[in-house]
Amino acid sequence: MPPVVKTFDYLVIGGGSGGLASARRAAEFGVKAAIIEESRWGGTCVNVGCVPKKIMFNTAMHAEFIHEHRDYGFDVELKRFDWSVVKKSRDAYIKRLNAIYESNLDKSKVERIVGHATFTDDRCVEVNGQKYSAPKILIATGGRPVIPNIPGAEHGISSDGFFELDHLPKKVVVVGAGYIAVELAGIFGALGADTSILIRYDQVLRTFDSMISTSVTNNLESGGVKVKRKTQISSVTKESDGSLTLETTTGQIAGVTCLLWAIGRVPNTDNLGLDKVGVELDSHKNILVDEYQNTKVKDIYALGDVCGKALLTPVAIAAGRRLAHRVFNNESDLKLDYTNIPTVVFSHPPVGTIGLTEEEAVREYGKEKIKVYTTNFTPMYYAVLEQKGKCSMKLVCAGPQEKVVGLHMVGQGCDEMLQGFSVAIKMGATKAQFDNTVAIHPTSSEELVTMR
Ligand SMILES: Cc1cc2nc3c(=O)[nH]c(=O)nc-3n(C[C@H](O)[C@H](O)[C@H](O)COP(=O)(O)OP(=O)(O)OC[C@H]3O[C@@H](n4cnc5c(N)ncnc54)[C@H](O)[C@@H]3O)c2cc1C
Ligand SMILES: NC(=O)C1=CN([C@@H]2O[C@H](COP(=O)(O)OP(=O)(O)OC[C@H]3O[C@@H](n4cnc5c(N)ncnc54)[C@H](OP(=O)(O)O)[C@@H]3O)[C@@H](O)[C@H]2O)C=CC1
Ligand SMILES: N[C@@H](CCC(=O)N[C@@H](CSSC[C@H](NC(=O)CC[C@H](N)C(=O)O)C(=O)NCC(=O)O)C(=O)NCC(=O)O)C(=O)O
Repeated sequence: MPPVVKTFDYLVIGGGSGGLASARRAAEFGVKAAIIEESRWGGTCVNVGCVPKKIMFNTAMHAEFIHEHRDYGFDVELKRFDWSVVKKSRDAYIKRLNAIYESNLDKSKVERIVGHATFTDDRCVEVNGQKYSAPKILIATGGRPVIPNIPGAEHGISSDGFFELDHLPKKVVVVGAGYIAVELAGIFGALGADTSILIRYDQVLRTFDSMISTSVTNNLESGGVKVKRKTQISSVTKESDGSLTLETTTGQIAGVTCLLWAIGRVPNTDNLGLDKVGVELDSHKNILVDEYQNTKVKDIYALGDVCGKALLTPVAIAAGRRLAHRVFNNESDLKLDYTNIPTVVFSHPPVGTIGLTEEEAVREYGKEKIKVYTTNFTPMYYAVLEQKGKCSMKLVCAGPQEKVVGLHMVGQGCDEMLQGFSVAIKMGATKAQFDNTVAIHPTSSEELVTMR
């Protein structure tokens, strides 16, 4: 007969990036930890996020390179692309990762509990009728995609459904203007689907530096994706042939074979029994935490997407590990600094960005204290190609020292370029220190240390 309540030192709800990282780091400190997961180990990133997305981004990159082979002298023609080939190997890779995550937990001696967790009135957590308790509890339940409340919306899929597709759809409409819409529209477009992206305003990625929003919107169009501006869907009808007809504010779109909603995500804070323990939410149902990931309830913590701030895997991991150090290793001041978080949008070509946009810097420091350096060039990769690509970069510098407070770039290779520069910016580097670094030639990144 199982004990009435099974006890641990640390109980983690959610086996995604943040929960896994925190539980395993806590176990390194000799803590008896358990982690509860209702779905697949690894969470959003591994199963329906970064990992399968990056594989599809790489797939799309192959398509682009094939088109460019001819100008480099290779007699190669893209005859056929079989989506199901990469889907099969992608799924197999993710299954392997799920198993690796399970065995990593076992090796770390973190107990795995499978099922849906809810808090009970007596500050326990119940899973499949069994109660668990711990003096310290972490909520890392992540989020899920939003589907709008309009007639016929259920005929569309979300990013989760994207990863279930077993073939490349012919005519795709992606709705949204953020990371996911841009990335998935870019993948569909590069792989040859007739792709449209429907946006509410004039540009995608509106919260990014204006140079980025302008370039990415233009790049989508020059890559063959139709950007339908100021357009919102009012209803969706499924026709007898299975295709969808969309009524929009700028006209009807018929014959759609895949409608994908990418209009944001909501936190998984329902059905958790948070009201039973008094954990408070903000108006968007994100868990309210302080800078140390403390909720309003003592010894109950929350981090990652469920808190609604910087929805990125490395952020969840870093917050989870720091929390484990603080709570279980007496590093009482350790917390994640949420400023200067580098981020990449895997558009075609990709975006790399860190720090303040030009607009934010002007607001924060005043226009007269800001100096902006920009460059726009044709990377050497395109020298012999008929169809040229561009790379744009911007350094936003503040004060008399010209401290680099923002770096924004879009172009081939910018995804891999950012991490190193983000170390310099995190350390407070100035423009003079950038310039004092000898360039690497011929690379796109050398432009960042030679801007005038
Ligand atoms: C399409 C897509 C692409 C992305 N690409 C990137 C990228 O390239 N780079 C990047 O940094 N980030 C990316 N992200 C974001 C990244 O996936 C998330 O920021 C990250 O996974 C958040 O980690 P988390 O631990 O907070 O939550 P999650 O990884 O979502 O984990 C939460 C886990 O909790 C479980 N759970 C929820 N409720 C309960 C419950 N009551 N009981 C038990 N278990 C529960 C869920 O099943 C889930 O496994 C992407 C996201 C998406 C959707
Ligand atoms: N490469 C990476 O690191 C990735 C990270 N992620 C993370 O996941 C998060 C969630 O991604 P995503 O779902 O794209 O969310 P985002 O919040 O990034 O973007 C959603 C966008 O959709 C638009 N939108 C909102 N409501 C509607 C509506 N009703 N109709 C039409 N458009 C609407 C808004 O843009 P507007 O106001 O301009 O209309 C909004 O900014 C990201 O913010 C990011 O943190 C996700 C994918 C990749
Ligand atoms: N940077 C490499 C990453 C390779 C990588 O990390 N692969 C992972 C799968 S991807 S992804 C899953 C994602 N990992 C990461 O984000 C990488 C974490 C970085 N190395 C770190 O330690 O911080 C995550 O959610 N992590 C939570 C956690 O690990 O606690 C893997 O093979 N893991 C097997 C293993 O670990 O044995 C790349 O992009 O190729």
